[in-house]
Amino acid sequence: MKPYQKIQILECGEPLVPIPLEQFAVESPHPYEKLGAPYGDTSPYYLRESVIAALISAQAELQQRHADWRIQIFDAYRPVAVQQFMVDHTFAEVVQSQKLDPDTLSDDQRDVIIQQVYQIWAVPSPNPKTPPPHSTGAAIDLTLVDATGQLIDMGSAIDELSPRSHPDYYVNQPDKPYHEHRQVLRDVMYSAGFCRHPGEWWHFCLGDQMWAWLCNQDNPTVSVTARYGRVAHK
Ligand SMILES: C[C@@H](N)C(=O)N[C@H](C)C(=O)O
Ligand SMILES: [Zn+2]
Repeated sequence: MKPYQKIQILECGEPLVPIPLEQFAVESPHPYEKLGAPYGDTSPYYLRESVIAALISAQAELQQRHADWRIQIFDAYRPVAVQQFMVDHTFAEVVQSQKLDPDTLSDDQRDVIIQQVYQIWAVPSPNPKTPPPHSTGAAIDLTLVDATGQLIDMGSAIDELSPRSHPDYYVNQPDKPYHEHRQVLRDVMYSAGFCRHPGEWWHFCLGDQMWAWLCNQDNPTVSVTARYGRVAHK
């Protein structure tokens, strides 16, 4: 169990609502829909109402600094079934990249690979006390684009299973613009109240267990709880 999963959830009941996609840039086609992830009647382009308001405010802050840059949405709401699908998909990718035979893996090999997968993916827990962050509608994966829709180079791709995903990977490489770009993204998201995943430059949250845990880490005199638990899109 990750430490953030011990945070108490006091669900506030705020609705999951569609993201006004016309206000943002959007990765298209959606990266997990493209892989056949089981969304059923749901869509990744939903978030809690206040999380969307905060995202709009983060983009306004971005445009104070870079008038024609925009936030590009990569992924937002993710049902637990999709979380499971992506964990399984990433597991299969690691097996393939290591040229292993999926049918003859030992238990030890499976354990090592699943731990690698869980370095960047949350466990697809069905327990309402430990929901995957994106299943709460309070987590979002994103990056930035310029006026022409070109990606601002962050030095690695979203979802890359490598040390380059760490937000500070490029901190000691000032000759490259990547750390500065990651800091712009971080600063505008923080200005709207989001927190960033400690191991992923692209994952931000507001009001879920990870966010509450990060708030408590920043200020040990407070005891913040999560206001968003797992939610099903209706
Ligand atoms: C891997 C990335 N897309 C992501 O969202 N990671 C977090 C930790 C998650 O799975 O909730
Ligand atoms: Zn994420």
